[in-house]
Amino acid sequence: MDAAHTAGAVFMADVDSVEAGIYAAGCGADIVSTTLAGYTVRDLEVPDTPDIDLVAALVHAAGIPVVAEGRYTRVTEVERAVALGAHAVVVGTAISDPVRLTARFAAALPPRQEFR
Ligand SMILES: CC(=O)N[C@H](C=O)[C@@H](O)[C@H](O)[C@H](O)COP(=O)(O)O
Repeated sequence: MDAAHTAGAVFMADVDSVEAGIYAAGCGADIVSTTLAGYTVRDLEVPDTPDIDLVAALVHAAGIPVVAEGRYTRVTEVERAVALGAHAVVVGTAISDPVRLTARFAAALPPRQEFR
């Protein structure tokens, strides 16, 4: 990692907990991201919403820039993460998956009615 740093590389650690973020920072990571939050506990369903509490905890504990990542779908979630100190927010599926994008709009419509 030292050699890569010297050559100009930047390391971002994908973590699922504040403990993992602190550990990654201690190992020399330059940035920590909440990418894995919600995906690592066996038999637990992945939540629908982002782990914004983890962003806040990492901002206080990790001592390196924190990227908020994973299940950000609403502007208000992005605003909250930034207000809590996130350095950046990754919005993936919400803007890159046309099926889910369409489903969100379709869900806002009343049940389809026959017109004949
Ligand atoms: C768990 C994992 O490895 N997630 C991957 C990370 O590289 C990607 O599949 C996600 O799309 C990315 O994290 C952004 O999240 P979201 O697509 O929910 O906005």
